[in-house]
Amino acid sequence: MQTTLHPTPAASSTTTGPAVALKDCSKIYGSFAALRNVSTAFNQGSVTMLLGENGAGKSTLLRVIAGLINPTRGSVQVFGSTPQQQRQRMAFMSHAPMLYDELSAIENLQYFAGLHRGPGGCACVGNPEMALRAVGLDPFLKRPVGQYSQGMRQRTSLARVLQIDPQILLLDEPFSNLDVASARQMVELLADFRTWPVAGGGHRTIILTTHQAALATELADITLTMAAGQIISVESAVGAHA
Ligand SMILES: Nc1ncnc2c1ncn2[C@@H]1O[C@H](COP(=O)(O)OP(=O)(O)OP(=O)(O)O)[C@@H](O)[C@H]1O
Repeated sequence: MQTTLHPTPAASSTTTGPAVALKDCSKIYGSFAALRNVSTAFNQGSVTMLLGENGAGKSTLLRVIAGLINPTRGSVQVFGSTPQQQRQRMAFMSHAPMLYDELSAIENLQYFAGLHRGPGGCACVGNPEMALRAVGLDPFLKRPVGQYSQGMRQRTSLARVLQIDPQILLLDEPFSNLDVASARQMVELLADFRTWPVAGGGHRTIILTTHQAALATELADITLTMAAGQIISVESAVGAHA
């Protein structure tokens, strides 16, 4: 499926260099280092899988990239500027569903689209109907999402972030609580998403955390493994095109 959610091209979205670069990044809570001197880069157009045991620092790394938390030391750059300056081009899908159970899928998307505003205060809204169709859901389903299956809820969450047409998609455990068939469907949706053209040029970058590495191996170009707040291994998939 080839689609784009934005009708008009964004101004000069093509940038050279990596999509995301971290230099000596640490995140300290009290006396505990959740991230320790992490330096790495994520190429534009790449799909990276972050692996590691509970508490390894995967979510912290994603949240630092998303600009939801600031590193205690070191720097993070997104397209050469701060994550906050590039927030419009990024979407973060947390493992918590972040949906209002009593609203329908389209009402949820419309509500969150209203919250996603650019630095100038303009609503940066794609197309909620198209986003729901892209994840295989009927946009006119009236049922509240509280009555959806877990797989449908996860797809609604994905549509919620896809509707803003992100160039960088950050996903924290997108396969958790999904059965094998639903997880495979999620992988296919993400594989499809990375092929969507970007308004103004460029490629889509995906960084995801998971404990189910086998599910995402076909999708991922790079596998980063973390332990105790550090990246302990980097592996490229055979035939990676990043
Ligand atoms: N706000 C916080 N305050 C204190 N400690 C925190 C905070 N956020 C994270 N941590 C700690 O930092 C460490 C890394 O947490 P993080 O959530 O990044 O790990 P993770 O690899 O994503 O784990 P999981 O696979 O369980 O989600 C953990 O020990 C966690 O308790």
